[in-house]
Amino acid sequence: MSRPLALVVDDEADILDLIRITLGRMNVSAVTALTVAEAKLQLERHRPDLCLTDLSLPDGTGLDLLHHINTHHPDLPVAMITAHGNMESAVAAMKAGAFDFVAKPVDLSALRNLVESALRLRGRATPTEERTDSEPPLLGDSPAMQQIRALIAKLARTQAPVFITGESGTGKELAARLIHAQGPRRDGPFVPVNCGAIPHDLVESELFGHKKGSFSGALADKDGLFQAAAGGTLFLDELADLPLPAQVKLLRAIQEKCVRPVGAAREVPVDVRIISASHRDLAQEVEKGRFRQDLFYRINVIELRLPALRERPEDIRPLAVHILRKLARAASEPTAVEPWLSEEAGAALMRYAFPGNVRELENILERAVALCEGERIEVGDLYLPVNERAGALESSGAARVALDQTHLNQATARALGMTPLAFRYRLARLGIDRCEAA
Ligand SMILES: Nc1ncnc2c1ncn2[C@@H]1O[C@H](COP(=O)(O)OP(=O)(O)OP(=O)(O)O)[C@@H](O)[C@H]1O
Repeated sequence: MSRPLALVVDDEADILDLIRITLGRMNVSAVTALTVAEAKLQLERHRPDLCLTDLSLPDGTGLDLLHHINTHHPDLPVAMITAHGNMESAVAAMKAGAFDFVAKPVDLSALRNLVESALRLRGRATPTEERTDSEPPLLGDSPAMQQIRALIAKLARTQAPVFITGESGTGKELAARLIHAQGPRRDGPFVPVNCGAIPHDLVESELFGHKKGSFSGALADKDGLFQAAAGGTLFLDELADLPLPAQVKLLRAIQEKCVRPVGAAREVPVDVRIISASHRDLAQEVEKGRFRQDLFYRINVIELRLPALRERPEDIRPLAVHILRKLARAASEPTAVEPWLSEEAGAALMRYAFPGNVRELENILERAVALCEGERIEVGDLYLPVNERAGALESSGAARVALDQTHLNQATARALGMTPLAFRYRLARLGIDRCEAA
């Protein structure tokens, strides 16, 4: 591959020199420009692979140049050089489509990480829906889901922090995985963290690591999840549950791109993209004083909202077909026939509110497959809660029995090392319709 070329735009000649020398050491050539006008000419002349631009330029701003590039060279990654501590402009640049930012004085290791990420985008498809083999697809043909997939493809090409909102089970983690898998960090790790599941007194050590002896129980130096995600993506799920002291440290990690392990004297640089999610309204948490406003502002650079399943009922059937296919494939029986929904069962699903969203649909179908006679799933096999509220199932006697039976079948299947579907087929073949508790 030919030597990559960067366009560097800054009105300070010594900064241009410093960046050019650093890029040269990375085997990256550079052309430079002192103004927006000059930069536009250089773009036409050299077709660079990456643009680094200062925010304030004599004849305009870096944002003007960014808009120009977004329109005329949409595949070109642009990183903004911002004044130290000016996160507002870094956030504004990323909202406007900048790939990343680097603060002055330019930290060379941060610059190196940034350039490497940007160059990994070279030759990649334009922001369209790019399929990845390793991740399951985010299904749904509703206009909302089509928009979300297009947005994910775009977000994959930036380093901007993304905040994913949506009710439980709407696919927030799946979306985060896709942003990672379609972007330049795809070969790095994707590290999911449930912030609510970490005991409060261990949050900082889990996230940032610790030095030996920094607290009782710290028997050796240990890397944190930030270090584990180096070169990749850290997915902070249930971010609203992060205690306030850890929020301060997280803010610093995002701003300065470095972390200080508990008990360490020095900070260490980390190259991590942050994607976070919460099913709670974070703005409300800020109002109640439970979440820091400055952190909210920084992690929420771009918000991706996943709609509830009941807001897009046209997605229910295709999702159901996909899930049933997946269940059939997971059955170890080679003869397993794909179960299918009767007309009435499909219609009943369309009417149901799915408080637990896609995850609930998965559970309903797995249970139905375990309970139905033959391959056709009838309304009765779905055991949809009558009053459409989560937990209503518990109050229905018939459903309770069915649920107990399902659990029994599932437990027996597990004990036999079979999937529930395979187990049910085996029972059906033996002419047994249920498994009795001993
Ligand atoms: N659009 C979709 N297409 C295919 N599968 C989906 C879709 N949305 C969700 N799923 C599936 O539903 C399940 C729940 O998704 P996921 O864990 O991503 O939800 P979540 O919003 O992160 O949930 P929680 O808030 O409870 O953590 C997963 O098995 C996921 O694969």
